[in-house]
Amino acid sequence: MNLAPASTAPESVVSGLGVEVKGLVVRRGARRVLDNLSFQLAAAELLLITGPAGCGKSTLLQTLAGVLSVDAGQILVGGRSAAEALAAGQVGAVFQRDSLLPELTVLENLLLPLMVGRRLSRRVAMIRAQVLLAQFGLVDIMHAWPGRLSDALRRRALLARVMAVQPELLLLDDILAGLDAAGRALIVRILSPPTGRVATIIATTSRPEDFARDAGAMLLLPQGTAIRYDQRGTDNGAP
Ligand SMILES: Nc1ncnc2c1ncn2[C@@H]1O[C@H](COP(=O)(O)OP(=O)(O)OP(=O)(O)O)[C@@H](O)[C@H]1O
Repeated sequence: MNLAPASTAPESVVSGLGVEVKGLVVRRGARRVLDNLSFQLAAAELLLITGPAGCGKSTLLQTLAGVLSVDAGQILVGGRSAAEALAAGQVGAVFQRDSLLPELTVLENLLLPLMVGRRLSRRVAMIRAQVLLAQFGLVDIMHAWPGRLSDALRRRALLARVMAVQPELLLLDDILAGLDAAGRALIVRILSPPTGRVATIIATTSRPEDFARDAGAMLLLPQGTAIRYDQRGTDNGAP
C-alpha cells in the first residue's frame, strides 16, 4: 500500500465559495415551506440551520444543492446558480438517508468518488484516501465493512467520503443526529480544524449548541417564516 505523504498528491487550493440567497420561496405540496428567505454567507464560513421538525431545514439544503427547484428567488454559489455549481463538482452533500456502500470497505468507499467522480488514477486516489483516513482517524478500520461500524464511525467515514473530492460548499443534513457526545465533538472538530476551514459549510442541526462556538452564523427557521440571527443571536430582520 502506498503511504507517501499528502504533499506528493496533486492538490488544488480550495477555500470555499460565498453563498447568496435572495427572496427564496420553495413550496412542497400546497405548503410554502421557505417563504422569502434571504441570507449571505462568506467563503469558508459555517452556517447552522436550526428549527423544529418540518420547518424546512432539509428543503433548504436540497435547494442549495441544486436538486430541488425554487418557486421564486435566487441562489448564487460562488456567483453561479446552485445547479451550475453542482454540475461543476463544487458542491458536496450528506443527506439524512445517505449511507456508505455496504458492499465496499471504508477505504473502497473513499476510493470510489476519487476514481469515478474525480477520475484520479488508483495510485493518486490511494494517496489521497490515506491522508483522509489519517485525518478522520479511520486508519484502523479502513478495511472494515460499514455494517460492522458504530454510527459515529459511519458518520465520520461519510464525511471523509464527501470531503475526499474537496467540495467548496459542503451541505450537511443533521450530521450529528444519533451520535453520543464524543462522536459529536469529534465531528465538530473535523468541521472546524485549527488550521482553518477549506470549504464553506451549511449544516442543519437540532442541536446548535454542539456547533455554536464555531459557527459564523445561525439561521433559525420557525414554522412558516424565516429569520436570520447572527453569531450573537441578534435578529437581523424577518422577511
Ligand atoms: N417530497 C415531499 N413532498 C411534499 N412535502 C414534503 C416533501 N418533503 C418534505 N415535505 C414537507 O415539507 C415540509 C418541510 O420538510 P423538511 O424535511 O424540509 O423539514 P425539516 O425541517 O428538515 O424536518 P426534520 O427536522 O424532521 O428533518 C414538511 O412539512 C414536510 O412534510
